[in-house]
Amino acid sequence: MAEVPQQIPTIDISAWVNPASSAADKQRVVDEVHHAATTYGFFQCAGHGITPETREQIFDLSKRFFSLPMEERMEISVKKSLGQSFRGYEPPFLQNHHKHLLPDTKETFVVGAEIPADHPDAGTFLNGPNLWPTSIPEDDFRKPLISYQSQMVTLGNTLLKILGHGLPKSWNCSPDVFDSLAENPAIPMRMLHYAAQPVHDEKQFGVGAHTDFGSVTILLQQLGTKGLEVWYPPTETWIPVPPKENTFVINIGDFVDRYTNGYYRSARHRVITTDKERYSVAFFFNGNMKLKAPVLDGSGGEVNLGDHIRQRAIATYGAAPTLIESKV
Ligand SMILES: O=C(O)CCC(=O)C(=O)O
Ligand SMILES: [Fe+2]
Repeated sequence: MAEVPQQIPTIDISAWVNPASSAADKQRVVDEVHHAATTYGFFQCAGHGITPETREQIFDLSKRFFSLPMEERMEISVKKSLGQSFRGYEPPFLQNHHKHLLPDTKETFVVGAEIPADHPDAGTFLNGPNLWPTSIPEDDFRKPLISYQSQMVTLGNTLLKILGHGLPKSWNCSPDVFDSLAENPAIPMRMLHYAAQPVHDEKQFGVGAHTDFGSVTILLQQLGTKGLEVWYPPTETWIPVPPKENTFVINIGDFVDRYTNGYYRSARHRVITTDKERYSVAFFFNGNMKLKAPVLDGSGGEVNLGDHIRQRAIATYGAAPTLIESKV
């Protein structure tokens, strides 16, 4: 039996981004990310270039949003977003990953790429204008969030480049193979708030066990909280993924898992409830929803990102009476 890992690896990617780094230092980053992505599907990422002030600010914004009166949050409910764009506030107990569990306790504010209402794609799945709370000035909320979003896109691109360089040479694909996936990507970002759950119910999770749908997820966790755990199949154990100063949790999503025929692992994870409230921000770099491409190892078959994401969303929201069910 394999040894039970106590934690997932921490990888400093700064050598990859620094133009002055040696080829050997860059290769070390590729190797470490390759090991984490093939073994755990998860790692803690340091050296990403996003400042501690930005990280703090995002939590301040999140706390400000979730402190708005429920009535005001519901004014920008996801149900009011254009067509299937899926933006705005989602109250707790909406998403259910397993029929035998209660729905997730999390509440969410979803921000995506800004697609104006008169854009030809507006209202199609995940495309459309964001919804913003009217009582918080734009400079204090919308602008810093959009700035954070663009930093997340840059980091997502960097991670896909590193992952592209880590693919087996025998596949004969270019290290830039993920460039078309990264083009014009769907990028739903979920600001998450988990209320304290003083009474433990074994059927209740912050987020029930699931895999992420897209390509790469970049998660910011509030320091001093706990809850996130990742499943490690060789030992059949849940590894806790505690928040770490100045790191983001990175995980591979289902699409990259399928695209690489399981080479990079999309690992199951969950958020357990605790008696303390918790904030986190999950940035889902889903990718180019129009991408259709052959599976990279040449084993045959094709992947279609848009179809894949839509099916996964229906599967997990289908149990609750939500817009996905009514609009798709
Ligand atoms: O809040 C977290 O730590 C993780 C959330 C998550 O896994 C998700 O939203 O997909
Ligand atoms: Fe997740």
